[in-house]
Amino acid sequence: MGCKGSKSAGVNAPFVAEAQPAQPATAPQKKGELPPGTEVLFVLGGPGSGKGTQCDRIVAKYGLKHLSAGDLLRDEVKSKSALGLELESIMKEGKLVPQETTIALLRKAMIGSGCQRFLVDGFPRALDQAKTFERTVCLPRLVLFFDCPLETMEERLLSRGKTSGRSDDNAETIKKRFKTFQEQSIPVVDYYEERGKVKKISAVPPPEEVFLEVQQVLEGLQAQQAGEAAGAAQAIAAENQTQAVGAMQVDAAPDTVPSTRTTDSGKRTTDSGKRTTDSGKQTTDTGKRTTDSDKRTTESGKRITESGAAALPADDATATTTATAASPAAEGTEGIREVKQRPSFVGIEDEVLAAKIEEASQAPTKMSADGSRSVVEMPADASSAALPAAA
Ligand SMILES: Nc1ncnc2c1ncn2[C@@H]1O[C@H](COP(=O)(O)OP(=O)(O)O)[C@@H](O)[C@H]1O
Ligand SMILES: Nc1ccn([C@@H]2O[C@H](COP(=O)(O)OP(=O)(O)O)[C@@H](O)[C@H]2O)c(=O)n1
Repeated sequence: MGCKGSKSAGVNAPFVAEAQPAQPATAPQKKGELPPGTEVLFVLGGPGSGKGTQCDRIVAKYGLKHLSAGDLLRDEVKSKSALGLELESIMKEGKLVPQETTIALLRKAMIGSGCQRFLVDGFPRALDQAKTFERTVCLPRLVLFFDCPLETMEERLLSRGKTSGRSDDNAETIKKRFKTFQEQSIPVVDYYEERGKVKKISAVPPPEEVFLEVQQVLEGLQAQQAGEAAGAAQAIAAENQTQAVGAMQVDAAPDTVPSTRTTDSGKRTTDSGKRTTDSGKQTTDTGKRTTDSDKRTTESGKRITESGAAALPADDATATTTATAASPAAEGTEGIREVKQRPSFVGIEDEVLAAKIEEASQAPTKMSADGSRSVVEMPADASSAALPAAA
């Protein structure tokens, strides 16, 4: 389900809301770039735990764009490109495809969808994937983890293998996939658990029961977002009021200004003291100040909404930059507040890697032989350099 041409959900649309289809980006998207405020929910779980099954239900109920890392990789295999052949041999071995390739495919699909809110399924499967995605795309809003015993997953995969046509749904490859899952993917769950982002759901009950749990989690997220939005609106309103009262007090101030006139900083009192010698100028200054204040409030509100990062828990501080938005009108402490900004390529250590991913994710598409699908052409260095020799 795509976003292009869909009706917009509005700037303040929550990350999850009952809506179909997946909602388009609400802020202008520059060509070849992700829209501002891009948000993702990661869906993790062992092979065969039921990620895809639950994603289908989530997509049917909530307006999110579903991207399965495994499906994107299999599409590439089906294209029979040189890259596809290399991917196939890695997947048959139950190993992980190098992160540059997977992230480039995801990023390209995200940009091309025109959507802003994504359900990313089967990714990240290793710590390096998680950290690079955070640096080059965005932080996840939440991580859903479908918890399932290996024996149950094995039964499901063997059963799926009867009809899936997947070259990795066989007993031998399943064992290797489980090893990869335990050694490389479980640390990702631990990483996000330490950051308070993981919602663990038992994947053992039948799909409809598992989905009841999923809905509870997503509705909890919805409620949390509503609370955050209300809190942000309240903070803005309170700030507005402070500014308005400050402006009124300046307007109403007698020619001699008592030292206790306002709670404002000494600087503003000094300013006002200067103004009392010229009350006409004072009115003008005050009028201007009120306008500045209104403008600032709008800007602050926009910043909070657009970044989507104001709602991030404090533990995200390591991965976000904190900007101090000082009021142009009131330079006292009441005019200062902190706004978290989501980094895009900010503070990136491995710029070469980021450049590779960006380049690969913006590579031109071409139609496959049957004319039905588009194919990513990876730049030579991003594919061959990234991929180990076929096992
Ligand atoms: N809760 C469940 N109970 C029983 N079978 C399930 C459940 N969820 C998924 N399945 C089945 O298990 C297999 C693997 O599910 P799938 O969603 O493809 O897993 P994943 O995407 O995690 O590999 C599929 O055949 C699916 O129909
Ligand atoms: N982030 C990812 C996701 C999948 N993959 C590869 O794609 C295969 C299939 O992944 P999948 O998510 O479609 O399937 P499940 O193993 O979860 O059923 C994995 O076994 C990996 O070989 C990867 O390398 N990196």
